[in-house]
Amino acid sequence: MSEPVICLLGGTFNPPHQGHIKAALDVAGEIHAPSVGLMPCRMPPHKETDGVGEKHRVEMTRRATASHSTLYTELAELSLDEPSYTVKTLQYLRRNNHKASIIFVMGEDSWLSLTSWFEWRQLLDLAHIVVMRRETTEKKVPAALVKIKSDHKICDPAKLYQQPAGFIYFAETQLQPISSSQLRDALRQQSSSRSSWLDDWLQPSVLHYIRENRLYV
Ligand SMILES: Nc1ncnc2c1ncn2[C@@H]1O[C@H](COP(=O)(O)OP(=O)(O)OP(=O)(O)O)[C@@H](O)[C@H]1O
Ligand SMILES: O=C(O)c1ccc[n+]([C@@H]2O[C@H](COP(=O)([O-])O)[C@@H](O)[C@H]2O)c1
Repeated sequence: MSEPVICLLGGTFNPPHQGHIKAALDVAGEIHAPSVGLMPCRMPPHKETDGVGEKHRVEMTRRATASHSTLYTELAELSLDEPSYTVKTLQYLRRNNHKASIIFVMGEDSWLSLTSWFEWRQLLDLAHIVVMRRETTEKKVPAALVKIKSDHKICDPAKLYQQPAGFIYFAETQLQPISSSQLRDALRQQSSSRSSWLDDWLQPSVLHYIRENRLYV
């Protein structure tokens, strides 16, 4: 019998946008993951949340994933300590899933910041990493990252299911030119000229929730 697979896209999701959704769906298709969990962090280690607490970010993520059968909202980090260090989350998941392939998905901006993550060298002992394409202004790649890339990179995603952890796969996901910060800025401006752009990038139920709760005003 094949081992279980846990595939997660961790994020602040403040708010979750179609860039997250489309990229996660692309990844699922490309690596043949049965599902991808969008996992809102309780408190991001390197970001402010502008006072938007986990309750709102989780509810928006639930709404953003609701209409996609391949996606779900993973609540594992809500019961863990703050800040939400990924190594701690993966240790927690690994305790109950010894043999599962655990796949942690991230955008290229997160990948390029990896050497600043808490105990980052342990990440590949606990999970595989799958990197999604994303435009980033960061041009410098730390030498330590170049090294782990050359030691762990695979070109065939089927390998992600042959061992529980330890590989890095660069997915050919379509670029999604959007960020939560751009959306927060646009929502604050409340400009009517941006309303169709907001509709393009935010699901109606998420936008409705933002308005109802007067978030990002
Ligand atoms: N447009 C996108 N394309 C690909 N990956 C993305 C995109 N937006 C976010 N991600 C990835 O999803 C994960 C969670 O991102 P996050 O919730 O912080 O959104 P964000 O848009 O980067 O937020 P912010 O603008 O507030 O920094 C990160 O690994 C990030 O790299
Ligand atoms: O563990 C860390 O030090 C760490 C540092 C930055 C980000 N992360 C995780 O990376 C994911 C994306 O984070 P963010 O800040 O881009 O929303 C989310 O799951 C964070 O908990 C983790």
